[in-house]
Amino acid sequence: MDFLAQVKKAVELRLATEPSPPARSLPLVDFSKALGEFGIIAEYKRASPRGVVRLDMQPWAYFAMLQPYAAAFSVLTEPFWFLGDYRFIPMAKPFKPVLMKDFVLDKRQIEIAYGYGADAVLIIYRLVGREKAMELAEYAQRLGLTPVVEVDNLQDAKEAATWGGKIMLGINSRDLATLEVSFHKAIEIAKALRGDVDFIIESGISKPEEVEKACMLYAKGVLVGTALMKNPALIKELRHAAESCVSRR
Ligand SMILES: O=P(O)(O)OC[C@@H](O)[C@@H](O)c1c[nH]c2ccccc12
Repeated sequence: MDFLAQVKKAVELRLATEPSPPARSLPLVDFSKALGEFGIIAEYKRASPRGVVRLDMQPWAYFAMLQPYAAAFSVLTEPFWFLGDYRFIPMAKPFKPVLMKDFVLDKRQIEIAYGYGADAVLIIYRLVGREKAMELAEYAQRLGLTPVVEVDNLQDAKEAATWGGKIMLGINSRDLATLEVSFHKAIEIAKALRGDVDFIIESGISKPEEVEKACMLYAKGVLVGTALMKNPALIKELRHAAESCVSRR
């Protein structure tokens, strides 16, 4: 079984035993607006299918350290490969708006994102296909959440760009089947999209030059996980690159 097929199975098992989500008590904010002209989304990511990223980084320490520089947080809630937890959402929320990152197959997961206090939810086009991705994105919007529709190829990006509404595209540099990263490919997709739809660029980002490139192509932001988990102080350089680009473009 490949990675995505295994993840699907694991989600089904989780859903079969998941209690109903808590009633939402946290305020809901417009995730896209929170990114401003260009924002850095810092991801709390303890592990990935490649192995442990970092376990000795407490969530509160991470959120508190990055708060002055990040526009928003992304938290992984998938427990088996990413060591995620839904409770990271309310932990991050007092600091910044929150994107819930998981492998969403079912509306119930969007209700969970909503209940725990997320402002945006990831929907992976390649995981669920066009019809389901549209349906989930629509449902998220109905609850007031921003759907971040993740794509990793030009064809899916162009298709999702026509959906309208308040969706945001997440152009993933990482191919989810092979886990290979190509920032160049993400940039090519971004160039082809320019102006049509709000988008962010995700995965494998660690350098100010990459942030600057994304910003110059009018991305709404970048999402950075591993590099910030390993070295949270890096966000100062990334933020500096973003600010100088915004002032010049
Ligand atoms: O750690 P990185 O290379 O900065 O990547 C972050 C993020 O893009 C990555 O965690 C991610 C992108 N799409 C996903 C889908 C599910 C889980 C995780 C992801």
